[in-house]
Amino acid sequence: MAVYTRLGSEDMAGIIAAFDVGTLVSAKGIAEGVSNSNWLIETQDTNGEARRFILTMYETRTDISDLPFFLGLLDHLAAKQCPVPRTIHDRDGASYRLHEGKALALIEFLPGVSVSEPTAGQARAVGAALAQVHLAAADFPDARENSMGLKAWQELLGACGHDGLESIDPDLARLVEHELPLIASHWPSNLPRGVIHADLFPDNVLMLGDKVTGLIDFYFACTDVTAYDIAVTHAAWCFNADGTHFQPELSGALLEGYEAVRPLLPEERAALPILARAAAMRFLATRAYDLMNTPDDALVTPKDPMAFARRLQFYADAANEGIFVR
Ligand SMILES: Nc1ncnc2c1ncn2[C@@H]1O[C@H](COP(=O)(O)OP(=O)(O)OP(=O)(O)O)[C@@H](O)[C@H]1O
Ligand SMILES: N[C@@H](CCO)C(=O)O
Repeated sequence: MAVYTRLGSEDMAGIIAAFDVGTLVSAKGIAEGVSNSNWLIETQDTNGEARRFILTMYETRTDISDLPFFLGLLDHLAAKQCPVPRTIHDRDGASYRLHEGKALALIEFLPGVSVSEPTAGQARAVGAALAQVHLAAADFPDARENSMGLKAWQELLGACGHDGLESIDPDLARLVEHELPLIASHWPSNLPRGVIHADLFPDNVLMLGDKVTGLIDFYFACTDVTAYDIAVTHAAWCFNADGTHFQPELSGALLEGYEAVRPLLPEERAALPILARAAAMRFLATRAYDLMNTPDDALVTPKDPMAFARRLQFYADAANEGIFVR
């Protein structure tokens, strides 16, 4: 379920008429995604050609003041041949519009599907695409603070509380209370920073075979430690879904793909073990908070924090075993 707002056909036709994309043929709500409402839009242009777009309506989780950063970043990366969708500007040149108080953007439709059991070839391609984004974003002029950084995890996990974490799993509070201060005190301050995606999970990558056709959902993109983005992607791609099995061949391929485009500095490589623990903590924190704060009758099913607690435990156990050495 990810259509939170009902748009009648007249509303939809009016919205699409604000863009120079032809006339509306169909609009279908997209089930995937949890944050925003998305529709697959088909239009017919003046030559009779069919065209496809994604219409996104930003719901409460996305701050409208961040949209110029997110949408400007897509245009910047697309102009540098990164596999990201362009934004379609309206007839007045704006990258987003307001409809009854909510922001809307029309985005290029990209082909491809999200993989659920990646192969090494796919992990390699994703690593390369991530490095391409990091290089291409180097001269993006805007910056955005990471709203999901260490301070946010501390607040979210603090709000869950010791007993709350124990109610999720008897060992979870102990793990968090051991790891969180350790991550805070070892967070590297000397590494290259830049624009990062910060949420490059398989469901945010469209692929055709081994080719990355689209990196999407840049709504956590921000300015932070570049290598942290590799750690996030590593945590998201290199385990089975519930985090019980690390997949070394995916890990090796992801790093190899990344370094074929942007070789890591020795200090970035050295920081990967702690950054991986941080990445696992980030998703553990938001998932634990959401699990404890989502009403039972909510339309979305909360994701399992333990899938990332297991990754965190794995990274903590593996800290000195060189899993990031290729
Ligand atoms: N540019 C695009 N081209 C093709 N399909 C897209 C595009 N953007 C989004 N989609 C489709 O829409 C779905 C939802 O998009 P997205 O992940 O951005 O939603 P969201 O609710 O913002 O995300 P999340 O659940 O990660 O918070 C994707 O899974 C994908 O199927
Ligand atoms: N990728 C996040 C959801 C927020 O985008 C998760 O799996 O917890």
